Amino acid sequence: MDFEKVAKYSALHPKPAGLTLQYGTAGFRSKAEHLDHIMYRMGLLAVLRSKKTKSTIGVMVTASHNPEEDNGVKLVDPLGEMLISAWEEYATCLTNAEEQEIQNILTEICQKEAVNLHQDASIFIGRDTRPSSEKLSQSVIDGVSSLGGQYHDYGLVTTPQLHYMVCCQNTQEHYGKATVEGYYQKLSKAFGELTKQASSCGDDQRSLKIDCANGIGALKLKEMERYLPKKLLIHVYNDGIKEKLNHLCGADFVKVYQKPPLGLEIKPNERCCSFDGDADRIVYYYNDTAGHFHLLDGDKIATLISTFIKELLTKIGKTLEMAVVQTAYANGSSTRYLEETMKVPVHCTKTGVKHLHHKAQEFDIGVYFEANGHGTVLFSKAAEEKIRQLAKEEKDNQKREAAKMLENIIDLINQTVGDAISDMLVIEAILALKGLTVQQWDAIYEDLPNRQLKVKVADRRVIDTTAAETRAVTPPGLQEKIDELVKKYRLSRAFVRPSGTEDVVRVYAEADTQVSAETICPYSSCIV
Ligand SMILES: CC(=O)N[C@H]1[C@@H](OP(=O)(O)O)O[C@H](CO)[C@@H](O)[C@@H]1O
Ligand SMILES: [Mg+2]
Repeated sequence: MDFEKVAKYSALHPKPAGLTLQYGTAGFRSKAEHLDHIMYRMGLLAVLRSKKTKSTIGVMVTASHNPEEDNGVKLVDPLGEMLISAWEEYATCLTNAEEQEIQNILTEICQKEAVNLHQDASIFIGRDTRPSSEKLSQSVIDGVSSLGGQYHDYGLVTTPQLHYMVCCQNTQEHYGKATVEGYYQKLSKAFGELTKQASSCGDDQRSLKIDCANGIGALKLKEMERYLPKKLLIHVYNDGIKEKLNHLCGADFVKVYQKPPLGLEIKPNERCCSFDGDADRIVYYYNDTAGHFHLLDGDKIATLISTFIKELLTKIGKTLEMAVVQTAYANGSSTRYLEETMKVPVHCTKTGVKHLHHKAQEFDIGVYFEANGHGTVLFSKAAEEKIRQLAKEEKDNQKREAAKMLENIIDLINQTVGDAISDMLVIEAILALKGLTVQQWDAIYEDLPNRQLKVKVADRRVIDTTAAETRAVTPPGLQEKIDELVKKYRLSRAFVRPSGTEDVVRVYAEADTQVSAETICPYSSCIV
């Protein structure tokens, strides 16, 4: 390691005194002006991770749905997954170190992980549209270069595009071409094939209004449009030309406030969706003729996709084990519907995509979605091979066609991570094939009324949880109080947990009526 170079460059990316940050649910996030040294150091760490795994590693500069003034960074592991937890700790340690300690920490990581320093390192870098992102990604490049790593700067890309390209590169392009164009081509082809059998429908049914949160999703959708078959008429809103990123719009805003975004006029029954700031989340919605807003969140998406896949599995007559993975934020109605009506096993993990992703990997087909709209479908290698073989060789026409549809779903879904563009295309294809309107999709089950709150407390770490974050173990007495309160309402459930991305405690409650859910929710926050 050329420590002289590292020391020289570290001094150009100084750490603000007294600042400590943690690699949280989605990497580091903070005000953009606090992040320069972190970007540099994540460049260094990415080089070590690349040498350790002998693979290309991704570095994405984004703070997703956070305000425009914030920024963040996360590392992408070889198959496009989130960074493994042991290295999250190294990331935290390296980030919080004083400048003169950097050399020791890097050496320690190399020793612990038996990193071969002679191994080449390759890093893929991407960034979102925040004004601060370009300079910050330059700092990542400084980090990579000062440890002698090679890099490819993809510039402006969605988070899932970067994950996708890392996976393509490390599978010798078995997963696809490691370019943005390759991504458009693969997805558009699969979408075209999949929707071939959909009966043609009127412009109303083909139209989709998309709120892009004034972020990267707008740019990338516009680029992709020319690859997509004309069966889908997309209309992009909140494209970032006039308004601020995530301001009163985007998937997070729509989900949390349960209302439409600014900048998008909705006519009754029009199908609309919102991406978040880095286009890895999506939620759908519409206004009914009475003007009532209806949200179709990650739970409704998981239900739609798993219903469709289950029907195809029945048609091909093969026993492939499918499960749905959710978090505690999943609406109780969705879990009940999946388990009791659809007879699909449901598993609950802690919040954060990496937890859901790992659980979903245990099944032949694992559908995972956070209620906020982040999710995807994972197919095991064996399941994928079986499906592709049936699609090619099966003699029975109906079975072969069903296998082909599954094969196209495999190619259309971004298996590396939740992807708003890819999820949108999967949903649009399913709606077209099943001839479902957004209202019919919504009517599959009725959400239990719910409320989510953020509460500022002096130290959110006083709350520790268990049972996939559904129960608080500390501070003493808190869970008992919640239990007592929840008992008073029908179909009710509530929990509190410290956020992994913001300095707040999150409170969630659901019950048989909105009034009950809202009564529990502020009350629970008083207990906190
Ligand atoms: C309730 C909620 O929506 N939590 C979000 C949020 O995590 P918190 O740890 O709750 O702050 O950001 C994560 C990263 O984007 C996302 O994975 C997660 O679902
Ligand atoms: Mg995001």
